[in-house]
Amino acid sequence: MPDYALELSNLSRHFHLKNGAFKEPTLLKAVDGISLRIRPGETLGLVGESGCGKSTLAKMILGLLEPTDGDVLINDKARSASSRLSMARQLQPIFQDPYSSLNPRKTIEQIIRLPLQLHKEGNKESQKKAVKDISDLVGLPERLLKQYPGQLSGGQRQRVAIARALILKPKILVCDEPTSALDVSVQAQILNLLMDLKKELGLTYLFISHNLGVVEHLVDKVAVMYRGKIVEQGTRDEIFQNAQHPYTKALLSSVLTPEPALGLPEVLDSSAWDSAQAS
Ligand SMILES: Nc1ncnc2c1ncn2[C@@H]1O[C@H](COP(=O)(O)OP(=O)(O)OP(=O)(O)O)[C@@H](O)[C@H]1O
Repeated sequence: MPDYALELSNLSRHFHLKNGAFKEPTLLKAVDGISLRIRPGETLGLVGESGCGKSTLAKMILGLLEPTDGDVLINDKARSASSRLSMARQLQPIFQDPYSSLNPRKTIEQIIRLPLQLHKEGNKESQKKAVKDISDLVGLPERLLKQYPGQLSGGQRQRVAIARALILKPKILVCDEPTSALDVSVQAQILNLLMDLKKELGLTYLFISHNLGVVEHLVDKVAVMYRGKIVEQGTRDEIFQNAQHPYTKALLSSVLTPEPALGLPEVLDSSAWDSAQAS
């Protein structure tokens, strides 16, 4: 077993923002020298307000964005040293918005099956059986497999996204705000499902959220991100019962408001991930 399922070493991503034709571009340090380690089977919650750089970090882990500096190691190996296909078997994402992350013109069965086709795994019959098995595991009734995403509820769509992420049997999931687009009652069901799957399949999670309350019952450890840096990290108890950094304390008491100066972040969705795997 590797020492670390996921390791980020001094990871940075800077953007040069143009300020009109005659001014020098400004440098935005969206992610600035982040180091994190997650052991196999652990859940790390990465928490920070909107615009602090969480999705930029997730994109670098997934290989959708090149770091300006630093390394991403998956199962102790540099991700740049492995092919995209072999990486996709070890690590998969679950994205924020199940409304936009599923192709509306494909049936649920086609959507869940796609990674097996991209990876040329098995024949049509074995792929269909794998889709049925994983659908059972995530609580998707078989009758939904012939339907289209538009015919499903938000919670059902997120179960589809989870099934698609798990079909290649990866051990690491990067969950980027996986419940924030769902109704509160459905959020709890999906969080419970993720925790059940973790136990059953021995998964490792990086769980990204702007909401400390969401991660409280899920995580073993927490890293708090502010303006591209980790300002505090520790076990769940250390962070929730004895936070040291003023920003963590402020997050815990929910007194922060979004910072308009940081601009509008992009929503991370699955289309770039699907095409990256296919390339
Ligand atoms: N391609 C890009 N070009 C320029 N700036 C970018 C780019 N992508 C992100 N940024 C900026 O980097 C900062 C961090 O954005 P990011 O999307 O990572 O934040 P976030 O913490 O994920 O926010 P949210 O929780 O709202 O999704 C923001 O100021 C954003 O505007």
